[in-house]
Amino acid sequence: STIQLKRYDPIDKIKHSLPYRFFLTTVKGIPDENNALNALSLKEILSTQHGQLIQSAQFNYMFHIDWLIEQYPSEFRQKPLLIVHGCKRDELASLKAECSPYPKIELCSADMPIPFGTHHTKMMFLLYTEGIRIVIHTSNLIPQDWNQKTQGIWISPIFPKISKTTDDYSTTTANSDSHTNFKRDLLTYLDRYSSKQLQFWMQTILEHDMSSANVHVISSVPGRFTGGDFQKFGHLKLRQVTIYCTLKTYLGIDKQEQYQSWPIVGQFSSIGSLGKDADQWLEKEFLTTLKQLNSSYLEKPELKLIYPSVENVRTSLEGYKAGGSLPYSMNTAMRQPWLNKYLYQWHSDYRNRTHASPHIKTYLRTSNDYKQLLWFLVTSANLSKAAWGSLEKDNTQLFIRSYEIGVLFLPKNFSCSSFPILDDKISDSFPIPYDLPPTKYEAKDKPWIVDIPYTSQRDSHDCTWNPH
Ligand SMILES: O=C(O)c1cnc2c(S(=O)(=O)O)cccc2c1O
Repeated sequence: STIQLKRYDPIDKIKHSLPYRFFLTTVKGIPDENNALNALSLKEILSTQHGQLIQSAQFNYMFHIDWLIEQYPSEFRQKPLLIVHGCKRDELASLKAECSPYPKIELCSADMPIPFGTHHTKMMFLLYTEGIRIVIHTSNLIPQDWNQKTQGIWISPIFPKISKTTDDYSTTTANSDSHTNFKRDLLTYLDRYSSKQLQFWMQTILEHDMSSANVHVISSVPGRFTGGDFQKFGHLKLRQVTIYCTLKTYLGIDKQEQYQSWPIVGQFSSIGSLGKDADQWLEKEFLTTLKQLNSSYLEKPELKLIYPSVENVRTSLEGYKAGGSLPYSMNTAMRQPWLNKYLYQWHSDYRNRTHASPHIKTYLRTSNDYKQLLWFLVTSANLSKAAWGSLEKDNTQLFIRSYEIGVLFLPKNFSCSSFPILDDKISDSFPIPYDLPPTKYEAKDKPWIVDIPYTSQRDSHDCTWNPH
C-alpha cells in the first residue's frame, strides 16, 4: 500500500504526550504549569488544529447538549453528531428536548437489557478529512466534569484511511490492525449494541489503518458470557491480557519471590455492593483475576484501593459538591465495613491535583518499591460487579450489567519490561495521575458517602452538605 506520510499531529506538540498519549483534564484554579503538561480541555480536543471534522460520535452517560455543542469550534457545530446514550423514560425525553434545536444530532440508545446496568462508556469518534481519531476518557459531557476534577483521557493518533488497493477491506483488516488487536476489540465492543447507526461507524473503523495503536481495549457490555466469549469482556479480559506480565517477564525464580506480592492499586469514584466480606468477590474474583491464572504458586498481591475520604472531598476545590460525583451510598457502605481497611486517600501533589477531586478510574500493578509499573488501565469502570462482572455457573459464565470501556498500557507494547515511575515529573516516567505509594486513611478518616449530611465542618467554600 502507499506509504502513509506521518501527518503532523499537534497533540504530539504537547510535551511528554508521546508515547502514552494519556492526559488529564485541565483544572481551573491550579498553576498553569500543571495544566500545560499532559492536560487537555474538551475545546482543545475538538479544536480545528487537530483535524478538519466531517462528523463525530459521542458515547457517554450524562450530557449537557448546549454546552457540548459550544465545545466544538463554530465551523464544526453543524456537522452530524451521533449521541450514544443509555437514557430511558424521562431522562430520554429531556435528552430529546435538549437535542431538538440541533437537526444534525442523532440519538442512538444503547440496548440496556439488564436491570441496574448503565451506559458508563465515555468515548469520542472524530472523523476528519485526514482520517479518524478515537478518544477514550472518563468525563461526562457536562461542564462540571471538565472544570475542577481529575479526569483521564487517552487520545489516539489520527488513523489514516486504508488506501483502497484491494476490492474489499477484509483482506487489509489483518494488516490494518495493531498487535494489540485494538481494531478487532473495538469492533467486538461496538457489535454488541446491534445498532443500525453504529453500523456506519463500524464500517468507517474497518476502513482505517489502526496498526499504530499501542494500547489494548478493555471493555464491558451487558450480558452473560461463556465459551468463546468468556474472556472477551470485564475482569476476565483484563486477566487474559495482563497474564503475560506474570508468566514470561517476572516468573524467573529470582523475581518470583519478589513479584508475588507486587501490589495492585485500584482507584475509582464509586463502589458497588461487593458482598459481606472480601472473599465474596474482591479477593476471590477481582483480585484473582489480576493474579496468575495457574494457581501453581500461591501469589498474594496486596490490594490498595484509592477512594476519597470525607476530608479529601471537604478540602477539594469544589468542596462537598465534589461529592455529588462520588455516589457511594450509605445503603451499600453500611453493609461492607470490611472494605475500609483497603482504602487509601486521594493524593496527587506531584500533579498538583490533590484538591481536584477524582472522577477518573484507574487500575495498575507496581513493584514493591513503586519504581516499576507492570501495567496501567484507565477506564470508565468503577469498583463494582455491574462494571467488571461476576462469575456464575461454577465459574463458567461471567455476568456483566453495564457498558464500560478503557485502555490498557502494557510495557511490551512500548518495548520495555516495565514502565519507569520516577518521582520527578519531567522525566519520561509514566504519567500516573496520583502519588505513589498511596496514603492510608488516617484513624479518623471515613470514605465519602453521598447521601448523608456533613455539617460539623464547613468545606473550602464555607458550605455544609445536606442531601435532600
Ligand atoms: O460518570 C458516570 O458514569 C456517573 C454515573 N453515575 C453517577 C451517579 S448515579 O447515577 O450513580 O447516581 C451520580 C453522580 C455521578 C455519576 C456519574 O458521574
